Amino acid sequence: MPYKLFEEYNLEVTDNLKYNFRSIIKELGEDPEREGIVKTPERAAKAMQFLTQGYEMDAKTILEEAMFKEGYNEMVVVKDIELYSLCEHHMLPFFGKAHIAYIPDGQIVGLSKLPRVVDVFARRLQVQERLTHDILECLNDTLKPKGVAVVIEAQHMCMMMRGVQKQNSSTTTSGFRGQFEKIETRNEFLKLISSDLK
Ligand SMILES: Nc1nc2c(ncn2[C@@H]2O[C@H](COP(=O)(O)OP(=O)(O)OP(=O)(O)O)[C@@H](O)[C@H]2O)c(=O)[nH]1
Ligand SMILES: [Zn+2]
Repeated sequence: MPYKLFEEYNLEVTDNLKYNFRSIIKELGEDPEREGIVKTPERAAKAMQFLTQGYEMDAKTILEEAMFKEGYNEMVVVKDIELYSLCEHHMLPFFGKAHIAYIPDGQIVGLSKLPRVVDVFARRLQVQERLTHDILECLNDTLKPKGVAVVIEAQHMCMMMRGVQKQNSSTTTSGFRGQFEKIETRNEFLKLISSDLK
């Protein structure tokens, strides 16, 4: 099951989070007993567990469940994978797109598993750089391809809603292994995804 069902929320964690969210709501100057808010601590507790469920998932296993022997040895690109993560400094969302490519070395992976791996690492407290690196290293170590590339373009709510309050800046991070360290291969990948990069 890729996402937790209602029944799967850990009761003890939900209760602890509920208690703490109630205090937060009160400290912020709201009445936690107000009709519209009385269930908010529980809703927030579940929302935060959903958004951080990646800690309990194993990306390597997800990939290994759908790896197939195949002689195809050209570049495979999956682009425009939407992602939602939480910045570890402010616990505010950052969101954007991931573009992934790999060059198989005897085995391919089910395409849907690439976005699943993105979610496993995105659904935690993260920085964009480590998110990029986590995805890259997981694919490299598990699939053992001839090369792998990850580009992430994201916007950070902590830079939009507060702090410097810049609405139009976006951050691009990238990582390359194996054949993508060669400039021609890297350029071919960047060209294939370029319509999505500003
Ligand atoms: N490198 C990196 N920085 C991030 C990411 N998400 C948020 N940040 C930054 O983390 C930094 C934390 O800096 P601090 O000075 O400790 O926090 P702050 O006073 O709230 O900073 P401001 O956002 O500038 O108000 C900020 O510059 C954020 O923009 C990320 O994914 N990668
Ligand atoms: Zn932040």
